[in-house]
Amino acid sequence: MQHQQASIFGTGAPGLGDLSAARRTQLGRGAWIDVLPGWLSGADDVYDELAGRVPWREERRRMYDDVVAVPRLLAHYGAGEELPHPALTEARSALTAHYGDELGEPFVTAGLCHYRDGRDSVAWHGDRIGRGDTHDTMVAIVSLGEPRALLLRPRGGGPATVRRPLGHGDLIVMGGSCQRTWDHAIPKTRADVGGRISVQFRPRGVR
Ligand SMILES: O=C(O)CCC(=O)C(=O)O
Ligand SMILES: [Fe+2]
Repeated sequence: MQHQQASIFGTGAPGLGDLSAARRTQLGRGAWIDVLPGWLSGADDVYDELAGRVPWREERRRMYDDVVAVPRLLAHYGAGEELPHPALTEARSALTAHYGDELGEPFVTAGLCHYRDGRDSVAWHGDRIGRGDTHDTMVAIVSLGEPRALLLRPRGGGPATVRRPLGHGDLIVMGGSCQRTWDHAIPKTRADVGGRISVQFRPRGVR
């Protein structure tokens, strides 16, 4: 597998950087994002093991009278389930140690998405199935593999107002009211990109 950044910090044993180096941007409406490029180093093997070993499934979504495939592969690890790589367990602990006081609870679950190429994507949405619809919360995303852009815009439409390219090992945390007052998306790209895996850590009851 080849990553643009592999020669910089992809190889070697996985390691986590210092979360206090994350930079916060206030988006408005009580929403913020923290970004820390290259938080997880040595991520090449983590990517390969997740791509090969996670029981990926296609998401089926009913639309009108059809069941259509949502273009990406998914896996979900709920409370008490062992995560598929020890680096993810360490990442979750480090996130809870750093953000736990502000969040008021630990990060518990992990959702994994596999974007196989530039045609895979996720449409505009907020993580509002659970408490994120009514309460401030945090969703912390570790991005592995090929770079893809995460777009954000205030809920309710309009053009994207924030664009954050996420590369191999990068961290982004969406916090405050971000899930209920802003939407986010990973758009398709015509660029010739390979696979990307996104790992989203969330507190209990946030989906
Ligand atoms: O791929 C990503 O980093 C974002 C995924 C996402 O927003 C979601 O699954 O809710
Ligand atoms: Fe999301």
